[in-house]
Amino acid sequence: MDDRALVKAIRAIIGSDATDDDCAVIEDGENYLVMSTDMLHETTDFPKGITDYECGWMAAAVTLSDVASMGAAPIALLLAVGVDRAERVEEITRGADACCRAYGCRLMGGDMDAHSECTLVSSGLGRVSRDGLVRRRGAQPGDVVAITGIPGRAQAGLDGYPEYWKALITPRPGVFEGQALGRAGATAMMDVSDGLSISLHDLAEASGVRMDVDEAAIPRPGGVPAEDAARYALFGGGDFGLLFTCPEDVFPVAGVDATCIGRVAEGEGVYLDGEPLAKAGYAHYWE
Ligand SMILES: Nc1ncnc2c1ncn2[C@@H]1O[C@H](COP(=O)(O)OP(=O)(O)O)[C@@H](O)[C@H]1O
Ligand SMILES: Cc1ncc(C[n+]2csc(CCOP(=O)(O)OP(=O)(O)O)c2C)c(N)n1
Ligand SMILES: [Mg+2]
Ligand SMILES: [Mg+2]
Ligand SMILES: [Mg+2]
Repeated sequence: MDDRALVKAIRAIIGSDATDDDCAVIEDGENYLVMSTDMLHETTDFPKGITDYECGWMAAAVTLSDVASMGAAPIALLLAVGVDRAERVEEITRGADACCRAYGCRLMGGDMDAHSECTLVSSGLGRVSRDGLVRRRGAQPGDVVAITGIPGRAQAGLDGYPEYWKALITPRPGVFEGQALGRAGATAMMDVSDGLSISLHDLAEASGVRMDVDEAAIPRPGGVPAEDAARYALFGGGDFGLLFTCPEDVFPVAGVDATCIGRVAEGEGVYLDGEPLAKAGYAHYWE
């Protein structure tokens, strides 16, 4: 059993509206509020050699990225810290606070407990105007499929390429880009935290469309053997670029460095150069 299968089971209990997007969406007068919570822990998320400061940064960044992927501006973050040694708490807090401040957000509280495995749970709140909200479900046939950034860098860092270590441990959420894309008229969006391929499938499924992707158009990490670079770019997790769709005449969006990698079509599934693309990426598993 993996986490995507479990989300389907949870969806049957609490509904599609609560589980279809990177954030929950709450009506608030002229605006929407968006909320996300994310758990990171030592075994699956914190690579050997990462500092406590960087763990805090990563926890904040993962949640700010979910807020950004809705087109929203982050307002506040709470951080719950489960940790084996009390002296780790301050550096973790410094890292999370620095990430929040870098993106116009504030760390405004949290919780803590003694815990054998370092576990960080960050919860974020954001705000977006009615026009600016972007969900995963709005992709239309004929739209452009595009991504910001270069997917596969975090996986390259994890596999020992030192030039990508920083990309792995201090990821940069697309807070500015998400809002610009929302205002410009992106029709569907999510972050690629679990990998590009699996995210393409998520976006296509949520929108009820087919996506055709051109492999040669996908940016990939340089300085890595070609086969590995292609695999990292498609299936590696831990990058926080935004995957979005928009009408052709909207692309490119001023100030947003993005690459067109394909097209939305009627139908279902994700195709790479005409062949079905495996729905694989970063996942959490249970026996
Ligand atoms: N335990 C849970 N209870 C309720 N909803 C959940 C739970 N876990 C995940 N979800 C929801 O399922 C969707 C997908 O989750 P996830 O893959 O964690 O998204 P993301 O990668 O954007 O954080 C999100 O809308 C999330 O809020
Ligand atoms: C051992 C290890 N593998 C991969 C990564 C890269 N990484 C950081 S966060 C993340 C994915 C996001 O984590 P998840 O708990 O799935 O958050 P969500 O998808 O819910 O946003 C990944 C793959 C990592 N930091 N460490
Ligand atoms: Mg997400
Ligand atoms: Mg998340
Ligand atoms: Mg996930």
